[in-house]
Amino acid sequence: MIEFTNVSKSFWTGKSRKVILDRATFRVDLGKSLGILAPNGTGKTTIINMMAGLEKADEGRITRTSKISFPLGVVSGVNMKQTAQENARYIARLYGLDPDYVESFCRYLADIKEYFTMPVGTYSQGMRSRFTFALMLSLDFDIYLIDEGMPSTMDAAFNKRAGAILHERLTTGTVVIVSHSPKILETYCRQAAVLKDGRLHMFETLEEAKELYNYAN
Ligand SMILES: Nc1ncnc2c1ncn2[C@@H]1O[C@H](COP(=O)(O)OP(=O)(O)OP(=O)(O)O)[C@@H](O)[C@H]1O
Repeated sequence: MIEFTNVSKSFWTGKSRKVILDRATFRVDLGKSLGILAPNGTGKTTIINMMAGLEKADEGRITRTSKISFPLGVVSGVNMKQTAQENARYIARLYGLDPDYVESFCRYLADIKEYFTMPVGTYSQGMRSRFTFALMLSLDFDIYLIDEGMPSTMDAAFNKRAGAILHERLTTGTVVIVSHSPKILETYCRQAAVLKDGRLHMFETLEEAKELYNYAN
């Protein structure tokens, strides 16, 4: 479960204050995947980062009681000086999982051959994203945080392998997706919200959320 209670967040731009959340209260329960609709530049990444624990609220309380992913597609917690093997084993221990399992899962899925035992800093961008994506899928979270749709790599074989596992994780787990486009939310979200003027308006269905979103934008 993720719960925001009277959470406020804003940024000072040097000229004015950009309000992202204004005393927002809402919760995401396990089994009730949530899509948040918000236009670009209004705070989607900031909210996802707050859910992930990467960004603090200015005021209010954020309660997180489940195993919550880092935002999907984000290279987070990976040490560039260490090899994929070292990173996989380290992160497995951090999450209380079997390092042998996480290592072999990542080896299979990322399929970066001998680079698996070379420092991540030497990888191409595609290799790096295949590895971090594989790592994330190996961790089996309760709640997956997705910033603006699915990450895509150019490697068709990887997308095919990872896509099937991702789909399985997202349909059995709980997902929070923030997006400017209702289309992206359709596949996985049971309920939807609209971010407007710092408030999160929750709806039971995506259809209802779309009405407010289309009306407001
Ligand atoms: N550290 C910061 N300092 C100042 N302003 C910031 C900071 N981080 C974000 N912002 C501003 O807050 C607003 C929301 O940013 P955020 O990245 O969360 O929005 P977004 O909806 O994800 O944007 P996009 O759709 O363009 O990716 C933007 O106007 C951004 O410039």
